[in-house]
Amino acid sequence: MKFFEANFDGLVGPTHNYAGLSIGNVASLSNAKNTSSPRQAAKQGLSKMKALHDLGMVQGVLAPQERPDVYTLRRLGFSGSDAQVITNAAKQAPAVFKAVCSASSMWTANAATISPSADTADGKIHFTPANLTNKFHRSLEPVTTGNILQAMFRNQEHFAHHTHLPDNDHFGDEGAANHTRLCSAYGKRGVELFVFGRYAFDSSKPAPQRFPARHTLEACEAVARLHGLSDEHVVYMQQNPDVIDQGVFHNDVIAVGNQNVLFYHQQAFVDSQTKLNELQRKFGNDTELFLIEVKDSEVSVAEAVKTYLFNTQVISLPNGEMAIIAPTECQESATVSAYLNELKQRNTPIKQIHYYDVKQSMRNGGGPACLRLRVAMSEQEKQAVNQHVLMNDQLFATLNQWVDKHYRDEISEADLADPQLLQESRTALDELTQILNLGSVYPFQRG
Ligand SMILES: NCCC[C@H](NC(=O)CCC(=O)O)C(=O)O
Repeated sequence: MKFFEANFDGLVGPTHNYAGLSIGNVASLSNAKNTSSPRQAAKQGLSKMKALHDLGMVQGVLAPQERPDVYTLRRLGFSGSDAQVITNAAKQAPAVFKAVCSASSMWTANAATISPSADTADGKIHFTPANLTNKFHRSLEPVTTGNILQAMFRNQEHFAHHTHLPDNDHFGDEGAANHTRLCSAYGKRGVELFVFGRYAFDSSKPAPQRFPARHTLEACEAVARLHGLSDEHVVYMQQNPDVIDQGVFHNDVIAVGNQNVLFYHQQAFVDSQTKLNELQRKFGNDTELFLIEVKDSEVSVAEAVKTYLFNTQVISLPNGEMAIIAPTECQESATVSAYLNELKQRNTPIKQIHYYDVKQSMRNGGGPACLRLRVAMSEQEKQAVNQHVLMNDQLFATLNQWVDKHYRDEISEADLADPQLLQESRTALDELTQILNLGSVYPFQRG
């Protein structure tokens, strides 16, 4: 049977803005208060999806969320009509208000952790939405994310959905941004590599000093249990706390893997050699495992954070070669583009580099890899997916028209307080659920 990896990219929502909400995420903080362009952002994302589709990849779309989140504002004591809730919150609690306006669900690498059927005890694909507890604006996502994933992967014979982990920093879970699956082929049992930032119940262990570690070991272990993974095929690695303090807020800012390739920075992990030996042992020797380590002397951590060299997608093309999907920031850096040009000449599976402009997302700290959720699947499992969410020429055209019809060209901080923006968003999302055949996934549709 044919197996492959599908990428489900987050469609940028109509309220895309720069609010400086993510301490520890350098780009988010440095672009705070800049004017954003939701229309351009959505189109940049759609172009990347179409480009991967045109490269012969299976590409899907993950719908954005309803914002501003007036339900959360009501829980926080604002009342009256939706317009009054928005106006009062914007005036009385501007910081809270900005957070409930974020379009952060676009970074679907944080939507959930996925284990494909070859790895799980019951032979189903398992989904656990990430609770994203560390950032208030992101902690609003998991319930609707779960609704959307269930509407995309409905078939219970093939897909198993779990509730997100308990909403507490002890079980802080950032999803697939901290999860990499290595395998000899997509349909073969793989090794699932879970990366965490800190130990929740042991303060004697290393932890960052300056910026938060969002994800805990205990969250990783819980997801591995829920998904029915075997210990012999799981590796837990701690992220180097020093790099978290340098702005590496997720592992996918410093490492990325695909099949038998792990591409990572020398400083990415604690106890790197021992853990990589464990990874090699669990991976086995039937297929060569390429551990491509980038040295400090080749690319510094600061340059990696600036260019998002590791927030690239490493994909397996239909011809068997691997390609790196990189943001144009990598091309603009003399050091990083020289490194990548040299890498494709080496004896590794990576043979192509493609650059795409996702600047609207990059300004909030989200590169190509942040924008996608990977699901390895078989042809049969693909048939069980809601076919309306899969990219093709028609859907690309329809979604571009939908963006043109509903999205604003620009959003500044003051625009967020316009109650009309909520109406525009709801109208857009209602239409989108019809295009993608999702049913009623949003609170405003559920009454
Ligand atoms: N995987 C990339 C995630 C980026 C995301 N940025 C944000 O939420 C920034 C939003 C803002 O500042 O407006 C985050 O930090 O979780």
